[in-house]
Amino acid sequence: METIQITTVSKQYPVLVGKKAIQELPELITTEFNHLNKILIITDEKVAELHLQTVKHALIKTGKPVLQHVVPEGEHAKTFEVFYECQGYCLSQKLNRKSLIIALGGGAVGDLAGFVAATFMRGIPFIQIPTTLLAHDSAVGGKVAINHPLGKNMIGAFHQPEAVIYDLDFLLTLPLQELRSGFAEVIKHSLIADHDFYHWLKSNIVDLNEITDEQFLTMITKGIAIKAAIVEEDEKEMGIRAFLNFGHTLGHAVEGSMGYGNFTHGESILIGMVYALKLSMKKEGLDFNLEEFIDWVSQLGYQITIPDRLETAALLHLMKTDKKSVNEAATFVLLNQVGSPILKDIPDSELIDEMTEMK
Ligand SMILES: O=C(O)C(=O)C[C@@H](O)[C@H](O)[C@H](O)COP(=O)(O)O
Repeated sequence: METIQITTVSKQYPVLVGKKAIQELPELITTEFNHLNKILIITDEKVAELHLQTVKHALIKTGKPVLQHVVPEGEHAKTFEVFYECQGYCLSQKLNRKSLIIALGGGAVGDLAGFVAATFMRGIPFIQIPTTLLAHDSAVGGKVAINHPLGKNMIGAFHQPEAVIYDLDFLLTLPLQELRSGFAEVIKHSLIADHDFYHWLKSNIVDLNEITDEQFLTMITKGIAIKAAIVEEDEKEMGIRAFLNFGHTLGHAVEGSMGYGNFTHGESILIGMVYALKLSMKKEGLDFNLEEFIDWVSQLGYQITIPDRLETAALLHLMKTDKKSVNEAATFVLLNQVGSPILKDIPDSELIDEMTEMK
């Protein structure tokens, strides 16, 4: 079992990563949260089928009453309606400030349940139990949110979890498309922070169906350590935390415009990363073998072109209304070297030209 300690201004908490990590949950609750009166597990339909019983079984040892609330799968959970329904459930079941929420699922459930915890009675504690590779990113760092039709994650908060328990056995049931989604965030972490890790990934991960337990452990702990270092320095995204948005400016625009659920988060940000790499080569002189990168990710099954049916003008508008963009121009995370990101405003004309090339 690996333990990574996260220390932010607002909270210190452990991230436990390993096979059977879920068995650590009862002890964590009885030692740190023995005053709790109730535990609510928020999970989605699919994860409830696969892993809810395992988690409930582990919680028996705590002797605490355990409730469950099941929400729709994926980004369909991150709507105002589902959020409001969760708040109603918490009120009707008389949760209060001595209650704990557990987010059991992928990034979407973590974002939703975390936002419910951040806002219910002005904030109650929550624990993240990620069940996807993608959530190695989203479960750590305290960004919690729901979507608005006008933009992804536009309504949210910074609310750190009390702990993250990452049981690698939960990853065994992941479909290939989900693995692909999560692996894109692993690639992102390597590109923004660690040249050697990027080369390790490129030489070792050539088939997403063949990742060994040891490789999962390496890439998840490295990814989390990279994220932890950034979040510890800049919890509320006043500066360098925005680097974690590499590939997300176009990526979020593609994901939202395709209709949530049609194209996964990771598949969308992979397209956004190719775009940001091209811009980085043109504008920052990034020395990068893009052809080799494209061959590698295509072999892993990623699409690298912007879907034809998406209009350039609509994508441009979404990029300019991204949270990072505070001026007229769209703000991008670019690389001047692998492992060395910067923020840059890019004029519309250059963004349009590059999108046209990538169609
Ligand atoms: O934690 C962060 O900070 C990130 O930016 C992580 C992203 O990878 C995350 O997936 C998310 O999409 C954040 O986007 P944001 O636009 O809501 O900041």
